[in-house]
Amino acid sequence: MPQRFGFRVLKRLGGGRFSDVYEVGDAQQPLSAKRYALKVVELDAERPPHNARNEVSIMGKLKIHKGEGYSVNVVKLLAEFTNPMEIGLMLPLYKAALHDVVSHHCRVRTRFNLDGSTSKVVRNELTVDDIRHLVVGLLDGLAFIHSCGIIHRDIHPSNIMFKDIDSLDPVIIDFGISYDEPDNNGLEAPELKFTDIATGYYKAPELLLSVRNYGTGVDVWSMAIVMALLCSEGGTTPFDKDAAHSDLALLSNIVRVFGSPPKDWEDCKGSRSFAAMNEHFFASEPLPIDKVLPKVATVDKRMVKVFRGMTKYPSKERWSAIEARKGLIDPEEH
Ligand SMILES: Nc1ncnc2c1ncn2[C@@H]1O[C@H](COP(=O)(O)OP(=O)(O)OP(=O)(O)O)[C@@H](O)[C@H]1O
Repeated sequence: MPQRFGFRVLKRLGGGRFSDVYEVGDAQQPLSAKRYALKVVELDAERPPHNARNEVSIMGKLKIHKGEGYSVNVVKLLAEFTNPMEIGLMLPLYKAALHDVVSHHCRVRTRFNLDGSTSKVVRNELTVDDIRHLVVGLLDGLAFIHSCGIIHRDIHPSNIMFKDIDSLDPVIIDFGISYDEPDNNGLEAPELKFTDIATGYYKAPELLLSVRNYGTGVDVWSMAIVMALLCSEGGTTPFDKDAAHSDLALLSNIVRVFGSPPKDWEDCKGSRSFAAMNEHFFASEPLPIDKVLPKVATVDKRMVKVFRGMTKYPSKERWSAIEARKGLIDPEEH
């Protein structure tokens, strides 16, 4: 069996452009012994904002954070290994990602159409209590990350893992492109951050307009879109398929769902694209909330209020993860 950093490699779990993640066991122990995930990053292949050394440094910072103690909703770095070519991060092993858990709670049935054809209808059967539990866990994790001065910058369903498919206790993973305030350990000035961050539907609108001095609000927006997925009838976001691959399509989808941004949107004051957008786009009203969060719109007013707070266009008005969490568990806060 192949080995990496002295561990027995059992299978490849996933990976991105710059990394491979393996399920591994201790080479000195029997196969039945405890298993881990080992993320191996080839240093020469990396391109900014990916930076494995920074990822290790950020995960170390999370670990020594004294505050209220480590969040159970954030992955912990168990050990790190280096050689001249690669870095290895040893992590707890998770068995399912958010999409797996949502699919596990979805039922698929066949609909017979009037024209004789059939189509598949997916029904999300997560209960409101399940959704609330998931969202509180996610916001706990995000609030902890932000309280350590870290912007995650890639919150999306594949970076949310679970111990197993039946679990509803989410864990946020992947600090590969995260930002350590105030200047990302000398890698990026605060007013000149990379905007090529986040994934598909989960990109905040200011990133699509090339705002570079963004803050933790980009993660809050991404988390709100995760919430929309959890609160949907079919386990999907409210955006069209094209929006996953095109910034322009995503911006137009965001305007369709959330309405036009305010004309005096401070974050985008200097943006020529935003000025052009104001001039040439038709003003759009937000979609009714029961179209955006169908599973909770009429039954959980707090969740709706929190979602609205998390999706405010101006970053100064957008709720923080802590405010959002309080808004969910303590109705007196807002
Ligand atoms: N601790 C873990 N347990 C199980 N699987 C994991 C774990 N960490 C990562 N993975 C799997 O490997 C994939 C890639 O991991 P990660 O996101 O950390 O790497 P990455 O290089 O940043 O990838 P990407 O560029 O796709 O974000 C995850 O989406 C997940 O499927």
